[in-house]
Amino acid sequence: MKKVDNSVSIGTQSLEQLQHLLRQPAVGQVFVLTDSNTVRNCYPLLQRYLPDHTLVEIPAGEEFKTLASCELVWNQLTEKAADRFAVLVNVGGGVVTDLGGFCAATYKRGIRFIQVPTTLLAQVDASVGGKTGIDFQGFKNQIGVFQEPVSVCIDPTFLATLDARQLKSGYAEVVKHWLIADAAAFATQRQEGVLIKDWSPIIQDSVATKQQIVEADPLESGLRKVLNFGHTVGHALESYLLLQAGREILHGEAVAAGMICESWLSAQRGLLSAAELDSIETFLFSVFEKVQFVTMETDAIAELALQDKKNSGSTINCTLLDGIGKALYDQPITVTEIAESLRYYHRL
Ligand SMILES: NC(=O)c1ccc[n+]([C@@H]2O[C@H](COP(=O)([O-])OP(=O)(O)OC[C@H]3O[C@@H](n4cnc5c(N)ncnc54)[C@H](O)[C@@H]3O)[C@@H](O)[C@H]2O)c1
Ligand SMILES: O=C(O)C(=O)C[C@@H](O)[C@H](O)[C@H](O)COP(=O)(O)O
Ligand SMILES: [Zn+2]
Repeated sequence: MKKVDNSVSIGTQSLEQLQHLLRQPAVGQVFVLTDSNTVRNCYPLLQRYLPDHTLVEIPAGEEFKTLASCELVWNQLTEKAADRFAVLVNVGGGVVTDLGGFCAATYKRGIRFIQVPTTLLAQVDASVGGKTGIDFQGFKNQIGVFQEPVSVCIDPTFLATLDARQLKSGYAEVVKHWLIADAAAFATQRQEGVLIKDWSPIIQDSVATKQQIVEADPLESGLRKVLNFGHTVGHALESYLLLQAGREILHGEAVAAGMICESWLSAQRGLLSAAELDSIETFLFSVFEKVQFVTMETDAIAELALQDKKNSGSTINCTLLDGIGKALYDQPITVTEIAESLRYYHRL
């Protein structure tokens, strides 16, 4: 198994680590942020490790990863006169860890925060690496800052209450880590699919892969962009469907579709063989349902990639695969090519 650095603790002992951290003399008031699901499913498992604290709750779901939810958090911190010794503990999926991290990083120009991720997606990806933020005007993570938490405490026990659809969504980011950095894992571990009983080794390997890349390029000026494989098209799809009531999809579902489109673009450029493209598609379609849209929508979806954070001016810089297990960042692609890749996906 790959090694993770000690800012991240994985396993049932991670909540004891949380308790230890919160007992340090420099810790002032403690605030615990949950959403309306994790307050029921996760907070009770955590309570005995927590000192006196203020509980803050936001509504669950991507549609609440907004400035209004931040205001709710900042209001509570302000009403309780939280000072710079306060610590915010974010208990939830990627929405809570992204939004809570952003609120903490900006309140009084920054208080410390600890991530307690409770979805597979947040345990293998969102809680690690210091990207925090919220959606704005329908665009994903449009407002945010890079800020590392004090610690990430990952207890896979939380996954027991997660439904299969959410589990699969997180699995998409695991597969992304294999496709960009670990061909051997893609070849062997995919046999198990999502029927895995013990997620700990998968979480550990994913976190280690991500940490290694983030350590080399924490602010995403170069190499870190490989972690965005599948997201140029994925975020465009997710943003497009997020604004249409009843058609919203989960982040991992969008990324899975995006990885197929971006693998096709890689194959179009001769970077991926037809056999490799086929193995990626076959595997992803064995786990994920096809995302539904009509061909008439492809241009409008593709246009949204013009807001991608990896772009320079009007050039869309995509991450493509250079064979399975290796990625190339800053590969210029056009809106037309993105629309073509969506039409390819639609035909599959
Ligand atoms: N910062 C990063 O590097 C990074 C990486 C990947 C994704 N993200 C972001 O993460 C978000 C997606 O995260 P997510 O998939 O965790 O979504 P989420 O936070 O919306 O959680 C999914 C659902 O599961 C519920 N839930 C959470 N833990 C649970 C548990 N243990 N049992 C039962 N229900 C539980 C939540 O209340 C929610 O309804 C997106 O906004 C995405 O942009 C960020
Ligand atoms: O950590 C990263 O870097 C990633 O790109 C991980 C992604 O899985 C994640 O969805 C991230 O939030 C996307 O960031 P963005 O900069 O494209 O908004
Ligand atoms: Zn992602």
